[in-house]
Amino acid sequence: MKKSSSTFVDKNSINSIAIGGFDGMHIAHQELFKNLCKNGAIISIETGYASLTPKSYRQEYTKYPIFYYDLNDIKSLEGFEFITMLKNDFKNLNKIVVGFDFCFGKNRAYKTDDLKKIFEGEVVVIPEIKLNDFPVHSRYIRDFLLNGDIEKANSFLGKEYKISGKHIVGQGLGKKEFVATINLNVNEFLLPQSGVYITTTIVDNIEYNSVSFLGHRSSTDGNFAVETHILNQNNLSVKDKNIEIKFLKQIRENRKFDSFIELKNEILKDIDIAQKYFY
Ligand SMILES: Cc1cc2nc3c(=O)[nH]c(=O)nc-3n(C[C@H](O)[C@H](O)[C@H](O)COP(=O)(O)O)c2cc1C
Ligand SMILES: Nc1ncnc2c1ncn2[C@@H]1O[C@H](COP(=O)(O)OP(=O)(O)O)[C@@H](O)[C@H]1O
Repeated sequence: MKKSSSTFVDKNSINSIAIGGFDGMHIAHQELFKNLCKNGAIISIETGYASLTPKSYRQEYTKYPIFYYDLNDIKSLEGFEFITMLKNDFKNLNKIVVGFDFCFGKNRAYKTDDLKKIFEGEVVVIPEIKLNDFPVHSRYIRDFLLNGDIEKANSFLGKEYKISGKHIVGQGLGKKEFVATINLNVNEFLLPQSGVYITTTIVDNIEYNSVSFLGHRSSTDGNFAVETHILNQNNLSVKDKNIEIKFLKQIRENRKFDSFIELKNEILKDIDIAQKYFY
C-alpha cells in the first residue's frame, strides 16, 4: 500500500485534473491520465464500492496525486456548484480530463457537453477505449474475475490483478497432510472465482512463484479460505505479515474430494502445472 501522495501536494500547484471513480486504474483510466499536464492530479469520487483497487491501494498505480471526494458529500450539487467547488479547491485549474460517459452533479444529470459549457478552461473528453473491440470498464473486469478469466482481466487492467491480506493461522493441516500454505484474511478486494490459480506471492517486497487456492475447503473443514503455497520454499517467515497475491492464470475450479489422498494428488498436479508455467 502506497500512501496517497496528495497528502504532500499543494493544491494550488495543480493545473489539470482527471475525474472519475477509477476502481481498477485500468488501461482506459490510464489513457485519461496521459492527458494530464505535469502538475496534474486525479479526482477520485468514492462510492464505497471500489473492489479492484480499494481507496488505500490506488496511488500505487499512478504518479499523479489522488484527491478523494465522497460521493455522498457532492451528489446533491448542481453542475455549476460542482465545478465551483473544484475551482475553489484547485485555484489554478485550467484543464479537466474525463471520459465519454462522464456524468456529474445532482441525479447525474450533467454530461460532458455541460462540463464544456460550465468550465471556463480546456475540457478533454476521451472517446471510449476498447480492447479487441470490447469496451474497457471496471464492471467487465469484475465479471472476468468472477468467471476466473484472469488473463482477460489482466489485459484490461494493463497489469496483474493483485489482492492484499494479512497472514492468519490456518487449520495446521496443510503442512501435515498436503503442502504448507500461507492463509490470508482478505477484506475490501473482490476475490476471483473459487479455484486454484498460478500466482505470484509478495512477502516483504520479494516476489515468489506460487499456487493459490480460494474458496470453501469442502474437502476438509468447509471453511472459506484464501491460501497460497510458495513453490520451492519451505521456511518463509510470514507471521502477522501483510501479503500480496498477483493472479496469473486459473488452473481449475474448486472441487470436493472424498479422501485426503485424492486431494493431495490433485494439489501435487496443480503444483506441477505451476512449476511448468514458471520454468
Ligand atoms: C494448490 C491447492 C489446491 C487446493 N484445492 C482444493 C480443492 O480443490 N478443494 C478443497 O476443498 N481444498 C483445496 N485446497 C485447500 C486444502 O484443503 C487446504 O490447503 C487444507 O485444508 C489445509 O488447510 P490449512 O492451510 O488451513 O491447514 C487446496 C490447496 C492448495 C494449496
Ligand atoms: N473505456 C473508457 N473509455 C474512455 N473513458 C473511460 C472509459 N472507462 C472509463 N472512462 C472514464 O474514466 C473516468 C473514470 O470512470 P469510471 O466510471 O470510474 O470507470 P469505469 O467505467 O471503468 O467504472 C471517467 O471520466 C470515465 O468517463
